[in-house]
Amino acid sequence: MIQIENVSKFYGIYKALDDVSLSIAEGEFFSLLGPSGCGKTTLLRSIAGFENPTAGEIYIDGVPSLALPPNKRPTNMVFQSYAIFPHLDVAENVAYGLKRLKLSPEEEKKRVGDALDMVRLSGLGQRKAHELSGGQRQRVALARALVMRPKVLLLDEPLSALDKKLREEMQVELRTLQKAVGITFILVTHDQYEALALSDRIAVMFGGRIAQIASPKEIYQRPRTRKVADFLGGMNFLKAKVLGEQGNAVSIDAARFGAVQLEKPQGFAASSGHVTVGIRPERLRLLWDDDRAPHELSGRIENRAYFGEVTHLTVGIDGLEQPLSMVETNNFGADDLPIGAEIRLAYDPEAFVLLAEDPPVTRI
Ligand SMILES: Nc1ncnc2c1ncn2[C@@H]1O[C@H](COP(=O)(O)OP(=O)(O)OP(=O)(O)O)[C@@H](O)[C@H]1O
Repeated sequence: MIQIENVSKFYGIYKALDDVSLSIAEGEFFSLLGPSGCGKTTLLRSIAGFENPTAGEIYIDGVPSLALPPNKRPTNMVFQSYAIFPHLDVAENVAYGLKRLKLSPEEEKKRVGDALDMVRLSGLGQRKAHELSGGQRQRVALARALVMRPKVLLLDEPLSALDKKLREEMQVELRTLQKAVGITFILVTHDQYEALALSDRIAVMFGGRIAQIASPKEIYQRPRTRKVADFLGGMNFLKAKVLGEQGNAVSIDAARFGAVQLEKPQGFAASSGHVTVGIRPERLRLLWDDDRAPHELSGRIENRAYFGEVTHLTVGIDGLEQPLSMVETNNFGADDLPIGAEIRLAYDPEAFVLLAEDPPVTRI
C-alpha cells in the first residue's frame, strides 16, 4: 500500500530524514517509533503531503505521490490536538470534510452515522465539542478522518493528550477499530508500549534513519542494536568475549554467565573479539528456598523499587562490572526482600541477544 524509496529531507543543511526506505502492506497497523526529533513526524507528513522530501519517492497504492497535494492522496490524518471545530456539533464536525464531495443529504447522513458507529459515538451527534470528554473528542477526530474512507489513516501521536487510563482504553479501541475497518494505519509515537501493543510491525527510528523494522515481539526480543534494545525497554548489557563462530552462530564468554551460543544478527562483525550482549530484566528469575535451575547465579540485592504489580530489583553479582536489573511480579514476596539480602537467580542462556554496533549519527 505504501512504498517509501530512498526518501531524504533536508531543512537547510539539517538532515531530518536520511535515505529512508520501507514498505507497508494493505491493512497493516504500522508504527513509527523513536525519540523526539528522530524524524518520525516528518516521514508521516511526507506520506500525507504536508511535507516535501528533498529526494526519493513515495508510492501510495502504486501511485508515485510526491507531486500530489494532500487532498489528491488516498490518505487522511488524525492530529495530536483534536482539531475539531468548537462551534459545530459532533455530526457537523464529522460531516465537514464530506461537503466537497457533494453527496446527497441521505448519503452524507449515512456516512456520518456509520463513522459515529465505528467510534462508538452514535447518539452523541448533537453534542458540542465542550460537552465531550477528551476521549470522546479524540473519537470525533477519528470519525472525521474515517468518514472520508481513506485507504491509509495517518495518526500523529493521537493519544498523547489523554491521561494514562484513558490512553490505555483508547489504545485497545484503536486496535479493535483498525481490525474492523481493515484500513492501513500508520501511527507515530514515542511510547514504546503503545507501539508494542498496537502494531503489526514497528519501525524504530534514530537520527533520521530506520534502525530496525520488525514485529513487536521480534523487535523487543531480538533488537538488532544496543540503542533499539534500550529504547524498547530495560536491558542488561554485558561485554562478552567471542570464543568462535560457526555459520550463523557465535559462541561467547559472557563473564559470570559462562559460555553461551547465540544467533548472529544481520550485519554482525566481531571485529575486536569483544561484543555486547543483552538480557531483559524479566528473563532473570528469583529462586526461592529449594528451587533449582540449570543456570543459576548468586547475588545481593542492592536496590529495590516497588511498582504495585511488580518490583524492580538491582542485584550485585561478584565478577560482573554492572549490577543486574530484574523485574519480579509481587506474588512471592520480592517486594519484601531487604536491601543486602543474598539471593539466587535463574537465567536462560537463550534469552541473551547479540547486539550489533549502532551506526554513528552523522546528521549535520
Ligand atoms: N520546518 C522545520 N525547519 C527546520 N527543522 C525542522 C522543521 N521541522 C522539523 N525539523 C527538525 O527535523 C527533525 C525531525 O523532526 P520531526 O518533527 O520529524 O521529529 P519527531 O521524531 O516527530 O519528533 P517529536 O516526537 O518531537 O515530534 C527535528 O530535529 C526537528 O527539529
